[in-house]
Amino acid sequence: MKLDPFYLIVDSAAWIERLVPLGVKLVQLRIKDMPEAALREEIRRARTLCAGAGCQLIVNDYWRIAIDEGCDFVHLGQEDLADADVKAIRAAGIKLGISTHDEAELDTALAVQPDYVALGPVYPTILKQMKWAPQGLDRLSAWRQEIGPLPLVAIGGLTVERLEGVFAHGADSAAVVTDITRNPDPEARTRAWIAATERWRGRD
Ligand SMILES: Cc1ncc(COP(=O)(O)OP(=O)(O)O)c(N)n1
Ligand SMILES: Cc1nc(C(=O)O)sc1CCOP(=O)(O)O
Ligand SMILES: [Mg+2]
Repeated sequence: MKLDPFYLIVDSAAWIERLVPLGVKLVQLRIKDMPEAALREEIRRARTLCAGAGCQLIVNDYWRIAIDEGCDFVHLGQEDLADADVKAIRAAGIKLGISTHDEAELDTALAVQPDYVALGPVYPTILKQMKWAPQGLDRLSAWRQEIGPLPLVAIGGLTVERLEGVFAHGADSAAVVTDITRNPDPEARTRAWIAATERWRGRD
């Protein structure tokens, strides 16, 4: 399986409606603290929008709703994974990406045979408080060595200017939140990400 090199992460279907039509091919819906009925509605809307645009939707955290709503890709962190029924996720034909931050977490992730592994935070992030110091680019190279051909996602503090470095150190895809959603012109920044990742798109 290949991931698009530009992995957008947003917190609403409205962001998907706004940015995916610009040519985004991989998007994660990462919603925190929303009542279940509204959450289901957001996931359903995201699924419809992505299906219409030929964009791969990845649902963060809510694997049960992803199964119910017929989604085909989820992302789980280590705590999410500890509570998840991986057999049920797999039985539903859903692909699975897992967050990792250290060697022990990488072992845990690899044990469930994920469809990708994410390593973060590569650079400092302002999105959420993290207990890990920035990993740096050499850590990405180490993950590349350890996981072989499994897709590797870099996340945390990524910007257009930092893309060259993460791909040169073994990432297959670069995940981003604030460089786009907190940019004064998110549409222009999305176009800049699409253009800047073109070199790595469709590469073997
Ligand atoms: C691509 C990607 N990588 C890492 C994360 C973080 O997942 P997690 O550790 O479960 O934290 P939350 O995002 O749920 O706060 C991610 N969402 N996506
Ligand atoms: C949600 C998330 N998870 C991370 C991890 O390291 O697991 S870093 C991160 C935040 C990414 O946002 P930004 O692109 O704004 O830094
Ligand atoms: Mg999570």
